[in-house]
Amino acid sequence: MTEQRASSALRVAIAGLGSIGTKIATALDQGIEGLALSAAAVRDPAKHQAFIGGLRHPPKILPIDQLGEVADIVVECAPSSQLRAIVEPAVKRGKAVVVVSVGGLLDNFDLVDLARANGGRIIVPTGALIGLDAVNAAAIGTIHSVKMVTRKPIDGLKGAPFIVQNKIDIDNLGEPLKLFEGSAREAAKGFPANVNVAVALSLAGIGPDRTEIQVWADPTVTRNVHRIEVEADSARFSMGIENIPSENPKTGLITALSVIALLKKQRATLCVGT
Ligand SMILES: NC(=O)C1=CN([C@@H]2O[C@H](COP(=O)(O)OP(=O)(O)OC[C@H]3O[C@@H](n4cnc5c(N)ncnc54)[C@H](OP(=O)(O)O)[C@@H]3O)[C@@H](O)[C@H]2O)C=CC1
Ligand SMILES: O=C([O-])CC(=O)C(=O)O
Repeated sequence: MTEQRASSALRVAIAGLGSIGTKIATALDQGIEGLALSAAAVRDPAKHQAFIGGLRHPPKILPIDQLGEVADIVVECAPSSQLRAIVEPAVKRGKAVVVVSVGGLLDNFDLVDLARANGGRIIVPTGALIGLDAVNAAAIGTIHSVKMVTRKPIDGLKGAPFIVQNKIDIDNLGEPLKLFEGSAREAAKGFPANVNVAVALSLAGIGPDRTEIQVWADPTVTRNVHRIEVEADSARFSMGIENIPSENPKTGLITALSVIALLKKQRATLCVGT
């Protein structure tokens, strides 16, 4: 990279080096046109020393609230409990934040106003889902209904607050069990690490209160399966995706790839898809 190109590169910082963050860091380190990895934030730097040291251009390690100081785009891929601490300081500085823990946005929606007031942006990737381009387009007209059914293997659901609070035993299921049926907003409370996709779908379409979702614990599947039906005045469409779980069984492998694809578009000459 010439010095001129390096200095004009968009600086990207990553909050959280888990299943999603490490893949994004690796892609940036290997080279994405016009982008450079400037910093990362982790809970325990010692735990991540080997990974960071193995990168060709190791980023600075900073506290999560300082990432916006050294980046044009901050990528949030930490637990949703950290969302506010990551997004607030960055958008106050007028920076863009890519939010993957999108369920956490619902209780922190004032961050969108804060971003607007300061020239910042909050960008929600398609993530582990599919077809938010079509939902965005249909929402320009009138969407009548959005219905989603999520099925996950048992390991991908363990520890969800809804399951713990209702003392549901999913360890010995012989057949699929419907755990939840309701709005995307309520689902995000009960399954904060499982249905970010439903919240992203809702924000692209008719909102978290009108987007309907069922969550199933399914011992017969090995993938995180999401099926969606949209009924709109412009089109009716059905979408489905069967995600291979990553090292984190709750998280589909495609999630990190979706963010990498989004980052690539920031400086790409040819952009395909909305
Ligand atoms: N939008 C979508 O489609 C999807 C969104 N998600 C969401 O994306 C998020 C990340 O998922 P995933 O990568 O699988 O999660 P992981 O648990 O694999 O990684 C989370 C990372 O955040 C780090 N972390 C935790 N607390 C802090 C802190 N205080 N400061 C800095 N870093 C911290 C952890 O550090 P340490 O390693 O030290 O524990 C870990 O590296 C989750 O909220 C998940 O629910 C997941 C799938 C799909
Ligand atoms: O990876 C998936 O299939 C979806 C997921 O965990 C989420 O939306 O939080």
